[in-house]
Amino acid sequence: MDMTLRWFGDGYDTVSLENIRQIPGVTGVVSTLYDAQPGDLWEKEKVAALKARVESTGLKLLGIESVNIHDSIKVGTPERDQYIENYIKTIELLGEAGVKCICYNFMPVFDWTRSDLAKLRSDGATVLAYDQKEIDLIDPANIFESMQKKAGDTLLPGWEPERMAHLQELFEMYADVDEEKLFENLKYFLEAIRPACEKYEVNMAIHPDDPPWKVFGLPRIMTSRENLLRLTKIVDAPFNGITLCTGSLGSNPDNDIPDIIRSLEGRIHFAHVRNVQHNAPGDFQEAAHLSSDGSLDMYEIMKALSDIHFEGLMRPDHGRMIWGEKAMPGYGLYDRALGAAYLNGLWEAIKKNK
Ligand SMILES: O=C(O)[C@@H](O)[C@@H](O)[C@H](O)[C@H](O)CO
Ligand SMILES: [Fe+2]
Repeated sequence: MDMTLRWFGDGYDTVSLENIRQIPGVTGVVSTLYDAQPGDLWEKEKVAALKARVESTGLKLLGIESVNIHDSIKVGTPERDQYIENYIKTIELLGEAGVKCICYNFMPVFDWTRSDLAKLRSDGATVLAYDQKEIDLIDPANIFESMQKKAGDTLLPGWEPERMAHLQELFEMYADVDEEKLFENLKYFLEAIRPACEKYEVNMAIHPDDPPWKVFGLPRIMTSRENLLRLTKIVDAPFNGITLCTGSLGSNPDNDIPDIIRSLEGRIHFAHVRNVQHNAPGDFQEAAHLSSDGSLDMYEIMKALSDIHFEGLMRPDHGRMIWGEKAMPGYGLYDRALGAAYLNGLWEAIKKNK
């Protein structure tokens, strides 16, 4: 298992590679070309520059999070083939550069969604939070504005302003897309990229939907054990894998995370390990990684990953904002560093007591 941290790149991330390098047990980062738009063909030189920058600090570029998927591919419009062609070429140049894991998601229109990006806790820290009652009061046309206002001058992953400027059109694109259609389009995409992934040994790791249920009436499919298993079957090949995000799936208390992990042996290429606190149905908030700070049993989750001989990439996912840090919501240095150390501690104890 390689413990990593997500890094958004110079000029986008408030956290430096040099600081990440000093977190014990973190060997690399998962990063991205944060100015690339979904559907873009990535440039070889930019990938090489990113890799060189990361490696200049003694860290490794171990994965990309994310090469985002153009809405035409998710909706299944005729234009999708051009964007799939660009994706294939991007897979090839990443594979040639030695990057062997790509995280992506198939959520329509929005990436992860929250009603609050800085909910105050009794310990004075702030966290991301989601309350369906608040989301139901938001006009979807204004969700980007409200998210971005709370995010200050950081750019939220998956919420590209260029795309959000066409929100009405995006909603219209998905008007006839239901869960079945989304699965069909995902299968079409995976079949098309399979040769490149297998030739360049690049694993695809789809991220679950966050939260794992319909938002603003838009279908979501990466939501449960059943649907994740279905994903592994629609193109039944090892490259077609999963980013097992414990916080995304875990925000639905019906999802038994250790059981989901054990049902996906060999298909989890990337693990986002974070805790979440269930307040009520459809109402959750994020937490420190420590089990007792939230509702998930992080020991049982790490034990399940060890039991399936998980050897992929791992990262602490969203953390609290603590010690007065100012950073992209969920992506501060301090609480993710605490998370990485905690997860490595659990992993060491589990491995030594096998
Ligand atoms: O847990 C989460 O929601 C995050 O990890 C996402 O921002 C994730 O990185 C993206 O959806 C992946 O494409
Ligand atoms: Fe995640």
